[in-house]
Amino acid sequence: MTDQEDAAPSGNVEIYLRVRPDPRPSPLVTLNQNDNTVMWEVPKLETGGYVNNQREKYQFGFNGVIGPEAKQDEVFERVASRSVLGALEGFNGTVFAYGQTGSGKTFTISGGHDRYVDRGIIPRAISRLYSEISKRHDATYSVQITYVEIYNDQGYDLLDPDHETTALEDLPKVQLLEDDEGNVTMRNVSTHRADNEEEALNLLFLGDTNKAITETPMNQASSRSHCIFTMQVERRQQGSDTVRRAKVNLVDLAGSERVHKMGLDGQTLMEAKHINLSLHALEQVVVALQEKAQGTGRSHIPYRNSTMTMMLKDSLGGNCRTVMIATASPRGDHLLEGISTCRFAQRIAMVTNEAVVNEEVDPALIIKRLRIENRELRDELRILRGDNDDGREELTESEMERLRAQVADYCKPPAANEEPTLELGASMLKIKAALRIFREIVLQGGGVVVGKGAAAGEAGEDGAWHPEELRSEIKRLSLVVKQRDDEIDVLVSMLRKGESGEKGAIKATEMLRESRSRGLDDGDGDRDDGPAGGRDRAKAPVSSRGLRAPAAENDAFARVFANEPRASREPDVPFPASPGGIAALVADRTRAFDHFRALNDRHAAVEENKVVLKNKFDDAKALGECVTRSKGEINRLKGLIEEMRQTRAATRGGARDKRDADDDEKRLVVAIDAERAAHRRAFDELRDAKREIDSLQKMTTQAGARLANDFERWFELLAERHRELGGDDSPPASPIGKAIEPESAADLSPAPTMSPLRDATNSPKGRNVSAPSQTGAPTTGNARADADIKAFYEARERLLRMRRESELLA
Ligand SMILES: Nc1ncnc2c1ncn2[C@@H]1O[C@H](COP(=O)(O)OP(=O)(O)OP(=O)(O)O)[C@@H](O)[C@H]1O
Repeated sequence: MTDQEDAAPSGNVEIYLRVRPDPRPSPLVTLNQNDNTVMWEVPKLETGGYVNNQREKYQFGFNGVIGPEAKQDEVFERVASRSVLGALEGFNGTVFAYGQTGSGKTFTISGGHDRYVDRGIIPRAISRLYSEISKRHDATYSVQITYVEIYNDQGYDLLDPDHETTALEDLPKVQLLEDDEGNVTMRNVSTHRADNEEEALNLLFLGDTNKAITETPMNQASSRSHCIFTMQVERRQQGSDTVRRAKVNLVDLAGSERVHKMGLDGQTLMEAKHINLSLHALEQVVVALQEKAQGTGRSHIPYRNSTMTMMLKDSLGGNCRTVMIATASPRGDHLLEGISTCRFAQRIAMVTNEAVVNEEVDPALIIKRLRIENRELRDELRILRGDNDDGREELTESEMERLRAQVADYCKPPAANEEPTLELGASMLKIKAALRIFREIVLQGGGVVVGKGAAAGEAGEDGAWHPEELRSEIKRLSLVVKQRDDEIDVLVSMLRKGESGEKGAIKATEMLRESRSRGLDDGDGDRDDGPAGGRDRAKAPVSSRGLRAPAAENDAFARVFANEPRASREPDVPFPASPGGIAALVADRTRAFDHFRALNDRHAAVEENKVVLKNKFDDAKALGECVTRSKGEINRLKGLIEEMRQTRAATRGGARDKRDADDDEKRLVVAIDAERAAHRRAFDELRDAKREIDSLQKMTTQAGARLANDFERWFELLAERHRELGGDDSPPASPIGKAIEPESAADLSPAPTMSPLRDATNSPKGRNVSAPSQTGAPTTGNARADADIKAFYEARERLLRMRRESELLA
């Protein structure tokens, strides 16, 4: 039987299904990515005591079905890029992930921590937003960021700059207010301006760090809270009185499983109930919206039933483009959760939103414009009346100086949100003098910059020639290119020396150790902030801009690691099999680190990032060379034009010579234009590459520091194990006889069945290991452990024999 639910969902809210990879996917889940459907088959329940082989089939349709093989960049492009770009036009956008615990919501929204390719929607949205802004010259944009966590129905500000955070209660509690028109605003939440990608990523990192620090030991395995990362974008167009404001919410909801399935108690039960309540409130909102749309239900939508639905009010049935990404696991024991997630998605797809451009007239801009108009009218009036300059015939020397400075300012590229103005008042003397100054500037430009359509030179976007602007732009670009070249050189040489990745990790270990021994307070960004002191939100936002982020970042690392729960005493990288092997590692940290990283997944991620980073450096270097080459070529062509002009001025040719010269010059101008376009392209690409390199480096540093931290914890456990085995600081003789040589390579490789062996050595029986058996393996008295130990020793013998044989052959 097929229970076919709406195969092609309609409505404004788009729904996508992402099924995560799994080593044992159930054959009962079938994805059809061509028609964007998924089919779940569930065995019918046994009835009447006999096995029923029939299956229920449930099929669901989506706007997109994304399979386990999909990479993060594809998911971002399909699911979120439209919402991000829409914000630049003034449309609100929300992307939220919904699904059971472990189905990949956090992986989709935030991404994996270690691998660059695993970056999720939030970091990619940040990159895309700033990359797009840098390409748009028609308007100026500003971006403000908030990051809120909702735990047990209470919102907390994850970007609070004012408190040392060790527990969630330390963070400011967010208050929600609703005005008469139903608009919800947040109180007691900090909003941070981020002028570039790096600053935005620093904020994201700070929020994620606070989130990690405040996780309770019980909820660490899965997120039991909802997180909303919001970017508010403001766009002001030059010459316009209006301003567009839009926000993008990127939401990671808590797991959607049901309490009764989880078998929880105590605090975890309370958390689960709150999650259920808020997800239930979400469902109620969706159902009410559905009924309202069909004209069959109540008109009241119960947004107020939970903090999460209040905060997402606009995204559900309001002014917003909303996308839901339903995440599911293809495992056989998760079929029912998958079906329930898909059912919810179908309901969400019925919700219709009405996204409109959020544009409003800015009174401040109107007042400013009217004031200027007024002044200009008054000036015109005075000129017309001849009521100016008090009968003087010349400006004084100091008036001329001031005027020169004014004109020079007027010719500079305007700052963000500024339109250049030249205030000359009603003085004909000043107007004429200003014209003379402009002429001087143009002539000082060597006759190259003379106007659009003229023989040679570079035109501004508006077709007018601004030599000062051009010169300062060239100077600025040269500086930027030089700076980039220097940075790239430094980074390439760092790579050559292998200082990123594991060496960086060792450095980070040192940094962490130092920071810990200083008592963690030392590196506090708050206190090192200088005059702003890091306590004043307006003056010192948490970002690299205010010198705060790097310190805050290191501090944050130290705090995360210092607070990281130590619940697990199981090493995630296996110890060497023998006490001798353990002792050898305890005595030599470098060797221990080599052993650790060789078997650690995170190391593989760092290595992978290093390769990507190296490729990006190569790309950036090639682009840098392209930019320099184009610049050189432009200068050469300009020089040719100049030469031609001088030759022409020195020799008087006939009309034909003049025509030929004009043609030559035109060809050179066309060549300059082409080269300028190439220069701009390469420059834009270089800037993007630089941005990617920055965030990749940050990620590699973070992964390196995490690796270092993992190693620290692992090393502590190793030392503990060593002590349990009766070892002291010097490597002890093997307590289990001659079977194991401490220096043997096999000692440093993981035992195939580590845990039984560890259980054996950990147990009282294990410590009183008896004499080696025939294979040289110790026995413990525990039949299962002894069998494992024996199997291990036999496998080890085989390996050693093979190695000896291959050495003999060699
Ligand atoms: N598409 C994927 N590709 C690779 N790994 C994934 C994918 N989806 C999830 N994972 C991995 O599965 C694990 C659980 O994923 P994640 O933490 O994103 O689940 P979640 O739905 O957010 O769970 P919770 O509700 O508990 O927060 C993580 O280790 C994550 O890296």
